[in-house]
Amino acid sequence: MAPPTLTVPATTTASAPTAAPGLGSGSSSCPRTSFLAAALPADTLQALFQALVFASEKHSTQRRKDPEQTPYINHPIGVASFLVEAGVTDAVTLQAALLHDTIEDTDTSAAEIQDHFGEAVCRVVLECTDDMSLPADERKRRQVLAAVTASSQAKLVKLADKLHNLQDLRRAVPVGWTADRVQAYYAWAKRVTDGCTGTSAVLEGRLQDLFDHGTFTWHGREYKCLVV
Ligand SMILES: Nc1nc2c(ncn2[C@@H]2O[C@H](COP(=O)(O)OP(=O)(O)O)[C@@H](OP(=O)(O)OP(=O)(O)O)[C@H]2O)c(=O)[nH]1
Repeated sequence: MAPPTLTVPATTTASAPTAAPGLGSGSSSCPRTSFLAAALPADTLQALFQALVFASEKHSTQRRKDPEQTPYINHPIGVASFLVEAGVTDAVTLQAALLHDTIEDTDTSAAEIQDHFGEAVCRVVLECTDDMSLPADERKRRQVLAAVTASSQAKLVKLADKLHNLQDLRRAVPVGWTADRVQAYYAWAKRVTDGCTGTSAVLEGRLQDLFDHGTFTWHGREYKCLVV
């Protein structure tokens, strides 16, 4: 039997691609198939896979905070996937999306990112990196401030990062979080992403839809997002 043919569309589309069987739908935190569905140039795809291999090795022992403890790498993949769906083809932005938590959450240094992926990617990753020596409240305050003056590449990653975390909250609330804490995350994510507006109509529209209509389930009861 002849091998299946991989059809690549001629143009990048802002609409969500259909997930392959077993990879889940848009409401899941599972890796999606947009890297294959989007018409990215071969050199961009190669750059993306380099970043994906690096990030997957760095995050290999980490899990998300949801009850299923899904693999942490699902998050950076989801962030990059949302950017591709929004029509972003810039290799620096997409690599930075895949790498955005490596310095913050693993033993990766900025020098390592610079050596492997260059100065431009390293700069965007650093713009998306919290100083983990600070208390959580201060880190959150700084994220709100930093979003306003961030580069457009970092703003795109920040929009997709918050979109993925908010969408993931609809799927499952992290272990130990109360309903109030979920509401507080929605409210804080709104403040951060308000600083990133004018960067991607697709991502901003998807975020606004969550702020307007977002729901989550906590201890068997459905709650509405209270962000106004
Ligand atoms: N929704 C959700 N979030 C999870 C999950 N597992 C880990 N997280 C991470 O938890 C962070 C939010 O937790 P908080 O308690 O509010 O923040 P903190 O750890 O920095 O104090 C998010 O990071 P962030 O600061 O918003 O961004 P980033 O670290 O992803 O860049 C998110 O990435 C999960 O299962 N669901």
